Amino acid sequence: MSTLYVVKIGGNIIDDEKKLSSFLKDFAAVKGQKVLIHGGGKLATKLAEQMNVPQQMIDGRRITDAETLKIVTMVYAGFINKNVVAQLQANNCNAMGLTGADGNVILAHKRNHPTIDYGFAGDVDAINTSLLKSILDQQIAVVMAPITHDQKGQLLNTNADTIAQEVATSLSALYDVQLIYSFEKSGVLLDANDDSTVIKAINPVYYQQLKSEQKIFAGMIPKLDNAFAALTRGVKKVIIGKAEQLTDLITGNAGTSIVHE
Ligand SMILES: Nc1ncnc2c1ncn2[C@@H]1O[C@H](COP(=O)(O)OP(=O)(O)O)[C@@H](O)[C@H]1O
Ligand SMILES: CC(=O)N[C@@H](CCC(=O)OP(=O)(O)O)C(=O)O
Repeated sequence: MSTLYVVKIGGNIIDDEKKLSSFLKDFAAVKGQKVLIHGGGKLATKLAEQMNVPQQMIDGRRITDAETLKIVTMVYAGFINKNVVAQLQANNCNAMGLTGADGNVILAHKRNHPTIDYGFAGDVDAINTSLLKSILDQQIAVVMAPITHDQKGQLLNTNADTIAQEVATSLSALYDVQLIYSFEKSGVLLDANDDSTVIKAINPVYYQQLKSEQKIFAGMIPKLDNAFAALTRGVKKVIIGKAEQLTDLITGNAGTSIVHE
């Protein structure tokens, strides 16, 4: 099987023009088939607040009311997705930007929770792997926005770390998938405020320990839950690390490796 790189890029990089442009140059240079999943939560929050639409996150998930859904669709599926695609084209990397509704690529359902109403937040049901493969086989990189749909006309907002995991997992039947979560820090850190404290490898037992000591918290929890899920569900390699070090993350020379044992 050939290798497929599934790379997630976090919201703090998306929001930094210089870092984003440098990251996209590196991503464009990655040889072989590749998928880029972007977030953009930071920009969506900023815009919503400017529009006086209050925002609330629970366990790394945005409570998505009707107004917020309009904003996140405009921000993720519109501005960010198309800007990323255009910049990849400028770096001689042919790319196609999609939401889950395009080509029925990601089917989801409205999140059903016994006590919390997440609004129009979606949980993934199915990925159209054959369509993704047919695009990738034409040497076109796929750029996914974190917007899905329920096939009844309803768009849904889905956490981008989860989309990366679901896309990586489903394509692991067809490719040797390497999943890379890239963001603004050097990896999973022993001290979240000290970039020199990168943990080289983390297994489920160590993860539980660091979580109970509150050394791992907030957005890093869903990221690691997704990272372990990907590994369990067939993804060959999962790395978390700094967006500026994409090449080193791919070669295993930087970041945190997620391991079974
Ligand atoms: N041990 C840790 N190491 C690194 N980051 C951590 C850790 N614990 C919590 N975090 C927080 O997790 C955040 C990353 O999660 P999130 O903001 O969801 O990522 P993304 O930018 O990919 O959307 C970091 O900005 C950091 O504040
Ligand atoms: C339902 C839900 O939480 N969706 C996320 C999608 C964007 C995202 O995940 O962006 P980052 O990767 O930049 O955090 C949100 O709206 O924040």
